[in-house]
Amino acid sequence: MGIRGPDRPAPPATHGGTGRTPPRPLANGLWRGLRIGLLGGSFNPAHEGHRHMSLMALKRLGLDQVWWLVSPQNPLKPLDGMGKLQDRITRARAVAAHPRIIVSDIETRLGTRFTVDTLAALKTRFPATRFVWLMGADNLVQVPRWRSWTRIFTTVPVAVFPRHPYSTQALGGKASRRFAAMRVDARRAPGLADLPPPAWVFLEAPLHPASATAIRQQRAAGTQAVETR
Ligand SMILES: Nc1ncnc2c1ncn2[C@@H]1O[C@H](COP(=O)(O)OP(=O)(O)OP(=O)(O)O)[C@@H](O)[C@H]1O
Ligand SMILES: O=C(O)c1ccc[n+]([C@@H]2O[C@H](COP(=O)([O-])O)[C@@H](O)[C@H]2O)c1
Repeated sequence: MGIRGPDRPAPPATHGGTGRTPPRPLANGLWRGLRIGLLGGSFNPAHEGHRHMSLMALKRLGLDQVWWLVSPQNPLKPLDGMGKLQDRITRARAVAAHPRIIVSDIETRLGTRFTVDTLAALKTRFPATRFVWLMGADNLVQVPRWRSWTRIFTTVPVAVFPRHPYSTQALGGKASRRFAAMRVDARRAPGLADLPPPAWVFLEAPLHPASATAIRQQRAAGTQAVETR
């Protein structure tokens, strides 16, 4: 369907000033040591909140790229009301509009629906890449309902971004308590990608109010919604 994902991660646009080992090219065209944030989502539709947290992730976690993994279908969300994958990807590309934010249909091509499976497949496919799972505080609240959720935390480092009104609930929730000893101080966020999992950080970052639910509700109400900003 004309959609290509990050089969071969591109070299980083910049990698100065972090004091860490920079990625280096391998003979097969891949790169060793690329640090890539994975933002899984329905993107139904993509909005400025996704872009905001991705830019924050690039900067605060010292990442080379962020991949938006546009989910074919969130296993916990109803089919009803889910936009077509192609439409969600097209919109995501328009919203992302950044050379280091890569919109991908790789879950469709891998045939994975559950995050734990996606991460396992990505690690197999890109053994030299350092992945970090990115999510908003709302997803830290509900992650204990995901398949084999503790394995997600033991597979890759995780970065959680504040989101109103979920942050307090998330920090007192099951996942936060379960991995309390592995929570890393936000000052160590630039090194998160290099830490062995489980390791996770809650980033103090400016909030962004955008929500796909609100956009869908505005669309349904036929209002002149300001959808992305
Ligand atoms: N404004 C935001 N602030 C912080 N995180 C966000 C924001 N919007 C989305 N996210 C995070 O981005 C990821 C993908 O989100 P998703 O595509 O489900 O958007 P959403 O706005 O949460 O959608 P919906 O309202 O349909 O649940 C999730 O981890 C979510 O927590
Ligand atoms: O693996 C699971 O059981 C699971 C359950 C719910 C959601 N997820 C993933 O969580 C990510 C965020 O989903 P969403 O719909 O909240 O944007 C997306 O990558 C989903 O595939 C994963």
